[in-house]
Amino acid sequence: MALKFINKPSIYFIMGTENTGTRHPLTVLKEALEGGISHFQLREKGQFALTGDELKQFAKDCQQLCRAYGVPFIINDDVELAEEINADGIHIGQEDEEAAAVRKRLGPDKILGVSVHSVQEAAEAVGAGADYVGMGPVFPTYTKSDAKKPAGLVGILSVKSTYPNLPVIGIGGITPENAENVWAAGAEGVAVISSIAQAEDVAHQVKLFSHSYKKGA
Ligand SMILES: Cc1ncsc1CCOP(=O)(O)O
Ligand SMILES: C=C1C=NC(C(F)(F)F)=NC1=N
Ligand SMILES: [Mg+2]
Repeated sequence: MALKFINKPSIYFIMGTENTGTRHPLTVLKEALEGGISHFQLREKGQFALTGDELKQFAKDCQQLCRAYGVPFIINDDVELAEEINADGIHIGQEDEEAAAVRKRLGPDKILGVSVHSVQEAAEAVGAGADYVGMGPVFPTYTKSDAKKPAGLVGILSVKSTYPNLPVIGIGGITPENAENVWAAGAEGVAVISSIAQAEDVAHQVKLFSHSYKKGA
């Protein structure tokens, strides 16, 4: 089911229960799927993050929705949960479990994404068998409190020029207005949390991201 590689243009929605304000997260996810997101990542963080059986049930509910739309369901950080519910993939950061060890645990058919901030880290991710790398924050973001300073587009440009075949996902402060810069830098996808999760009309907002990708960008 999972599309092993990230096909351009990927609208990669990322969300946790803390990102949808007063709206129910599953309603927001359903609307984002209706709008045509190509990938979904469950990233459950923050003071009131779900844990244990509640998190497992919520993850299963998200997974079920994604399956109905044929969209890969990826879990952030939590390798145990990803294995337990047979998610389509996992996304890990530099401070999480070693990418090579995670790839070994998941096997070759799951999607493995790694956050990187340099060509060196991208090289390590490639060596570990990553299917894509996330680079950011590209623009200022208020969603991740400990985000590094905006790397701008230079990070994407440098990784794409060194590893033209490695799918790169830009992340951090991306909106339909600035997304075309991310495409122009060569990214295969844009990862978005608040611009979609907090939109008035979620499905419409996703469509705006798709329109921001002009053929041949
Ligand atoms: C998880 C993460 N990693 C770098 S920036 C960021 C947050 C992106 O959230 P938003 O799309 O709301 O800026
Ligand atoms: C910190 C992150 C960086 N990049 C990505 C992705 F968009 F999936 F590549 N996800 C994250 N959680
Ligand atoms: Mg992490």
